[in-house]
Amino acid sequence: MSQTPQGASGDRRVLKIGTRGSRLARSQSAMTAALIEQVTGLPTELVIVHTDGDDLSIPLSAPPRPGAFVARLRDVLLDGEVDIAVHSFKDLPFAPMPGLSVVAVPQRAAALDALVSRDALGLDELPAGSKVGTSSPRRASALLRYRDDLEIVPIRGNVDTRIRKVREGRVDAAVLAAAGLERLGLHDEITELIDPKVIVPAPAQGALAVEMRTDDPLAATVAQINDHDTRIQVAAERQVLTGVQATCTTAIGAHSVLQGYSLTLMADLTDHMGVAHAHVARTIGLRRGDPTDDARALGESVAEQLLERP
Ligand SMILES: NCc1[nH]cc(CCC(=O)O)c1CC(=O)O
Repeated sequence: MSQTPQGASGDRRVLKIGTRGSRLARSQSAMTAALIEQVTGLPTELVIVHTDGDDLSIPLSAPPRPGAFVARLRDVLLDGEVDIAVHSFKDLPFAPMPGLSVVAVPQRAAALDALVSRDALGLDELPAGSKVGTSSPRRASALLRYRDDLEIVPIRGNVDTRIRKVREGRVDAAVLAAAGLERLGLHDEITELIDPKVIVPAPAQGALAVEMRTDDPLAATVAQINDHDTRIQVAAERQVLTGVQATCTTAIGAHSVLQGYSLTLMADLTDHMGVAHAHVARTIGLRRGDPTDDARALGESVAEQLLERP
């Protein structure tokens, strides 16, 4: 039998990775588990955790429950039932959770939104009156700003369910995160990657947050799977959320591009009535010391600009 590698604390722990039960969550967690094993040599095990956010019996009209997808996962992490939680970073509320730290942000997958359309028509080719499925206020308001002749139809459910609604003709098209489609092997369903200026992606879309208890002696070991460039981009984008004090029903997008030491951040905010809209784009040069601070400062100033001109 092969020897179990030892952790930084010298114990022979199997790292328990808590994951939601959806196919997307399990695939993201399994990818992260494989990366942790490869980089650190520590053995891992997946533990499925049922969360409130997965409960489709709760109507869409019910009051929003901030962080429904992540709250229960965080509870079992704090309780010590699991050692690691893997979240879609865009689902994490901006407020830090006492006792927990995001120890690593692995290399990001696709950040953009994707159009999946029944007749393989692009966004510009959809006939007037086409039904486009999305329950995201950000996607809905951006779509209507670009094409006010489209009809937005709320659709919920996991990625597979939403794709099925397109195939069955309940909607003519749907907008989903490209990252989710790719992680599920559904890349071929993508009709078009949507220009990030047309629909500015959600802050941190496509990135994962690997969360552990702050006092876990293995946190520094797992932190080795961090991708520095992704972390810089996510820091800028998430700072926009903090800056505008967004909730999960705020129509806010933030998307950054890092080229060498040049970081460009674009962001988009639509007010709750869908009337006022602000779009800001700024580029800064990063210093070589701790670029994360520069990235946050950029996010902060972009947020201020967004709030200045609603
Ligand atoms: N809102 C749910 C959610 N959270 C993360 C992803 C996709 C993966 C990601 O953005 O990292 C999705 C599905 C979607 O928006 O289509």
